[in-house]
Amino acid sequence: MQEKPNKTKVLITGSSGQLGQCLKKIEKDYPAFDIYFTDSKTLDITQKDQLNNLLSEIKFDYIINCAAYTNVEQAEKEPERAFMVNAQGVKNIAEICKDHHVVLIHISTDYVFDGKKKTPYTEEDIPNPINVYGKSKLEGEKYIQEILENYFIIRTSWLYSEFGHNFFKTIQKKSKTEKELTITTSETGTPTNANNLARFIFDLVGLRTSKYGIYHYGNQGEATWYDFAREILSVLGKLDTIKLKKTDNYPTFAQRPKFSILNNTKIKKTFLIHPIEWRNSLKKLIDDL
Ligand SMILES: NC(=O)C1=CN([C@@H]2O[C@H](COP(=O)(O)OP(=O)(O)OC[C@H]3O[C@@H](n4cnc5c(N)ncnc54)[C@H](OP(=O)(O)O)[C@@H]3O)[C@@H](O)[C@H]2O)C=CC1
Ligand SMILES: Cc1cn([C@H]2C[C@H](O)[C@@H](COP(=O)(O)OP(=O)(O)O[C@H]3O[C@@H](C)C(=O)[C@@H](O)[C@H]3O)O2)c(=O)[nH]c1=O
Repeated sequence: MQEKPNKTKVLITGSSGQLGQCLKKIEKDYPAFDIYFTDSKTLDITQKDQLNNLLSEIKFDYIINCAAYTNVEQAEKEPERAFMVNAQGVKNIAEICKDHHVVLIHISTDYVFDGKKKTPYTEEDIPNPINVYGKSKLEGEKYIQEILENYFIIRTSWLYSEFGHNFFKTIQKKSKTEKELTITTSETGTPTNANNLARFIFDLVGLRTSKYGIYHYGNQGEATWYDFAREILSVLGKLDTIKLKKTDNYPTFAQRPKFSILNNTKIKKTFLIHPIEWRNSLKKLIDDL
């Protein structure tokens, strides 16, 4: 790889996933960065020697870890794979960051919480995951906190975008083939546009700040998955043609937190940002499609 001197060198792992593609989309807006996009084929985070070889070759300033095992249902059936990527893989990255003095920006999830709270979760609340995916993500967070000082763990929720697999795309696809959709009202959270998160992450790199720690990032507001589906269909102009039914008993393998709204006061105050309301962000995404 050809290094460009005087630029902030950023390594992105898992970049063919949803968030990675959102970052790629806005790469051109950050000409001061020299960004290396890697994916599971070019850099497997579970293989520490691969990380070591790359970091020995190039002096990175930041690693943005977008690599993760994110299939919440499948994780219940193959927990070892989820832990291999979300815990062991993250441990590898943390150790490499320590050895090579690289700042780590890692993405975590609202699913580290058990959902028993009635008010939005702050960074001080104690995680207590109730599914394998959440447990594996929490173990990854813990490794980072044990190994590193210079890290950002950004917990976010219900990511969606035009890329990858996500609830927005599932509903969009189903709206083309189904006459009726049944959606759960049992879980409340905040749909977050991954494009908004991607911009925040690159802005954070640009700040070169040392205000390290755990932060909660999400769009503003709250919704059940039913509310989210209804809004998607409404903005797509499909509410008249599809029957939308509520359920409080949608069958799944994995348990999910009933309430997982993240309080984003800390990130707003620290970095003076104003995340937009989830409905407005969804509308903008669909308008721009
Ligand atoms: N999606 C969501 O709703 C939310 C996601 N998050 C977190 O945000 C982050 C980004 O999520 P998102 O982009 O949506 O997830 P995706 O599943 O879309 O992307 C994850 C990427 O990681 C890659 N990957 C898996 N295993 C490895 C490995 N061993 N080495 C390198 N790459 C690997 C996958 O590649 P391949 O497909 O080839 O295996 C995939 O491209 C994750 O940390 C996730 O936990 C947090 C809250 C909500
Ligand atoms: C497709 C579908 C899902 N559901 C339910 C199932 C589940 O309870 C809820 C959400 O469904 P999904 O499986 O699409 O979403 P899920 O994979 O649980 O999404 C989570 O992904 C991980 C990666 C995260 O980190 C979380 O923040 C969150 O975004 O909606 C319905 O009720 N009807 C439907 O038609």
